[in-house]
Amino acid sequence: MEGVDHLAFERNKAQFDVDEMKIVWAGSREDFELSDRISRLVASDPVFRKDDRAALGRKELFKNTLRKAAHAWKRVIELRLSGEFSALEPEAYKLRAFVDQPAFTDLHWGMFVPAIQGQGTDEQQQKWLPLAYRMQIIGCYAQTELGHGSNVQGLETTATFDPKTDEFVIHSPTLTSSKWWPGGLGKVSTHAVVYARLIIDGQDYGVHGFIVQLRSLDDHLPLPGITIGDIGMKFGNAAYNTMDNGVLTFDHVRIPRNQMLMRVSQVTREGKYVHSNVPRQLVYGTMVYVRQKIVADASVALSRAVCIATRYSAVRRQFGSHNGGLETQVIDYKTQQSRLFPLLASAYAFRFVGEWLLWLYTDVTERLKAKDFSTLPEAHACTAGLKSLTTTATADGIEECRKLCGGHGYLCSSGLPELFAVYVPACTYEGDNIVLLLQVARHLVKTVSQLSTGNKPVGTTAYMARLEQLLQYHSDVKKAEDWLKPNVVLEAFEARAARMCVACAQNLSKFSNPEEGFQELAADLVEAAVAHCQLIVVSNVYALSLLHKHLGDFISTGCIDPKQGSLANEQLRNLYSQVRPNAVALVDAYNYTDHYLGSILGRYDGNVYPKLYEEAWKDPLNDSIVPDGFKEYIQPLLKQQLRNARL
Ligand SMILES: CCCCCCCC/C=C\CCCCCCCCCCCCCC(=O)SCCNC(=O)CCNC(=O)[C@H](O)C(C)(C)COP(=O)(O)OP(=O)(O)OC[C@H]1O[C@@H](n2cnc3c(N)ncnc32)[C@H](O)[C@@H]1OP(=O)(O)O
Ligand SMILES: Cc1cc2nc3c(=O)[nH]c(=O)nc-3n(C[C@H](O)[C@H](O)[C@H](O)COP(=O)(O)OP(=O)(O)OC[C@H]3O[C@@H](n4cnc5c(N)ncnc54)[C@H](O)[C@@H]3O)c2cc1C
Repeated sequence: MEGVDHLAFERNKAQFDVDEMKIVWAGSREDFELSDRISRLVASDPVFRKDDRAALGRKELFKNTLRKAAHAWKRVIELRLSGEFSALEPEAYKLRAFVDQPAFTDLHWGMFVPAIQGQGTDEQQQKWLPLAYRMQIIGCYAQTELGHGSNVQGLETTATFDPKTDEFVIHSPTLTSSKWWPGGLGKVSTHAVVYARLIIDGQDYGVHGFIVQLRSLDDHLPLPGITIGDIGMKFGNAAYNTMDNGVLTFDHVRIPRNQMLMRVSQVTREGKYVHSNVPRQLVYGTMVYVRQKIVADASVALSRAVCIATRYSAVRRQFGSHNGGLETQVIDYKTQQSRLFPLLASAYAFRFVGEWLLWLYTDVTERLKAKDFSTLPEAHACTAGLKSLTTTATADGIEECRKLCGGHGYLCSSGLPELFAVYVPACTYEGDNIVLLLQVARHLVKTVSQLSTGNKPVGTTAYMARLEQLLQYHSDVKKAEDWLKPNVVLEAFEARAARMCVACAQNLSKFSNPEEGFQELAADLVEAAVAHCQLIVVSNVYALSLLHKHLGDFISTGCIDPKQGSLANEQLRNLYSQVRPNAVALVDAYNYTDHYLGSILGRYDGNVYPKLYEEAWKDPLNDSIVPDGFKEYIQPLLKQQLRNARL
């Protein structure tokens, strides 16, 4: 049977309304219609073609990215996709998503503009934002240096106030202070928000943001005192090499005083440092915003991989043929289901968690406007923790999907190698995932230690208020179906997280120096932070496979016993059987075009083999029957063998 028939058959098995599920996935009918329209628009535009990307050299690839970015911007304006001035509208975001090629525009719209919005005064916003919105200046976010990324307080670039000229002098005092990594910096950005140590009259006031012009708006040459370039090829072939991550050094570059972002703190004409009545952590606000975006994006990347692996698993057959009949679809193997279906569930779970985090972020932003900073620590912990949890699971999940597709998953035409290569730096950028989990752990330990002072835990740590009860808890699951009750799963996750946090807090208290204790127990603290973040996911959606995966934690903390663990596994197998007939329909509900998926294995029509065969012949190596280099390198070998044989 041809692949085409396999998928039609699979679609007929679905036990739910796929069109309704498309709307659930999109968020609303309106969102669905918008996504559907923009994805088709991109798919039908030859400039946005991407099947040739893997074969392009770096320079061609980069130029191709510039072309796409310019064309995308033209389309945004022509189609009036956004408001008059800004591309920070859902339509433009969707266009960017479906174009599916990282570019300098991500950092311009995703970090440069938000940094000015969040940290600039009203006056600064009025001056810079209209220029940035019209892309009359292009900006990037220059924080990380060669010597320091995670440790933001360790940055070395200096911004020294010169009261004589009312300017800051931006300088890179060491090699390690070179800005290193900022996307869009290498070849495109005309401006940057540069993070540097503020020095006034010899005193160091810590890291602050400054708007610095880097290149001439006429001929694009670096301004005097500025050395700038690309940091070189990165992991994967095309992947993130569409982006010009850059290196930048300053040799006493002068900028006007009013280019320090002054919403959080100000430097007066007289050189006086004034700190507003707001937490200094607001300087980190852009990172909180982007971490929330990265969580929202995780479900998109994971669902793409899952869509490819699910459709292909339904098309692919191996073993099990009797009397010349059909072989077994690999999706019917229980091992395939136990690896694939939890990822399918995770993609949906991350979709809903992303929505929840957007709600939380919006709520915090509203409170900040009203000068209520009380939920900032919770927002930081949730964005940091969920960024870490979802990107780790997504990067691992994409790689698992590649393995689920066997040998063909390793072909670029499967779409999976590039998806992995482009996605995996999300585990590092915007905060290394372990460093971020340690931030969550600090928040949790603080919460536990404050319980005795009567401080009521709020938000996602509210369950800690029931600590006594959670420490007594033992699951009362008696049969496999009991694990279907959301409350039963939730309680087990709460008790596990609470016990792991309390154990860490108790062990920490044995150290006379808390910081030393924190370093020593860091691995356990990270585990406790993961347990807490998984609880956040589970409290938004139901997730039994996580319990099975981390059974060791649940048994060792005494929340459940081994028998209950086996019942969870039994119930999981039942669930896999229920998902099986719906699997293809569940991934169809993502409504991805073949252009966006960029995968022969994941084609909507399932016509995998003829298209794989056709694609192979398009490889540049097949342009000639005898390869270049035959005469120089192969023929002499063959002749030598002949000579040896004659001898
Ligand atoms: C071709 C197509 C074109 C189409 C065009 C069409 C138009 C396009 C339209 C739209 C496109 C938009 C696309 C948008 C997508 C965006 C994608 C972006 C891609 C991302 C690229 C990556 C960028 C980067 O990586 S930037 C650099 C990031 N760096 C980091 O993350 C550094 C990590 N380190 C830290 O964050 C910190 O240093 C720390 C958290 C490790 C802090 O450590 P610390 O405790 O030692 O330090 P402090 O003393 O500073 O802090 C103590 C105190 O502060 C609290 N804290 C820390 N951080 C925060 C925070 N962020 N918020 C609030 N509070 C914070 C901490 O908890 C402590 O609190 P205490 O109460 O305990 O004191
Ligand atoms: C593709 C890409 C794009 C980027 N874009 C930008 C950009 O636009 N702008 C920008 O400013 N930056 C950018 N970055 C930089 C990025 O934000 C940093 O690389 C990231 O924050 C990690 O910091 P690091 O490189 O210093 O890692 P390091 O901190 O050096 O990490 C190395 C190892 O040390 C461990 N480690 C570090 N500190 C601790 C600790 N306290 N406890 C335990 N373990 C620890 C980490 O877990 C990791 O295993 C980008 C990076 C990448 C890869």
